Amino acid sequence: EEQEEDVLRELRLFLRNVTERLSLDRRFKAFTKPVDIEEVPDYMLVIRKPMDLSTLLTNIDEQKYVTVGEFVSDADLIWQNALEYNPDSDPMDRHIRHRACALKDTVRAIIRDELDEDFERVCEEVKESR
Ligand SMILES: O=C(C1CCC1)N1C[C@@H]2C[C@H]3C[C@@H](O)[C@@H](O)[C@]2(C1)O3
Repeated sequence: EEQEEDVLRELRLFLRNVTERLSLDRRFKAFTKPVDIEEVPDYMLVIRKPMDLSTLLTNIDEQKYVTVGEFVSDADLIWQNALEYNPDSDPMDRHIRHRACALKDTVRAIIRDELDEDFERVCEEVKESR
């Protein structure tokens, strides 16, 4: 339906705006591109579902997300993977985990402050109707 496509178009605009703002934040630079498998050969053995901000943007454009909830689930993989792969007490790991926690809190704060509950409910209705 045309109205459904209008809702999904507005969803993609919102999700692109959120993702681009995260990508511009200097704290989140390490999350902007996939972990380099040349640099980290065992990464795929440890992390089953890699995710990063550029891949989120590609997914949005490929119309993978019909609700904000689906987007947040993938966005959460970014910081969850970082906490899982970088658990040690050394300063590098602690620095990465601090940024991972900042990413988690920032995503939640943006959604809380900027997502209209009624809009997300309409997206859920579209999803159930498919
Ligand atoms: O988990 C990550 C990224 C940081 C957030 C996502 N990496 C795993 C490697 C361990 C650590 C140091 C470098 O070896 C660098 O390659 C990585 C990249 O950081």
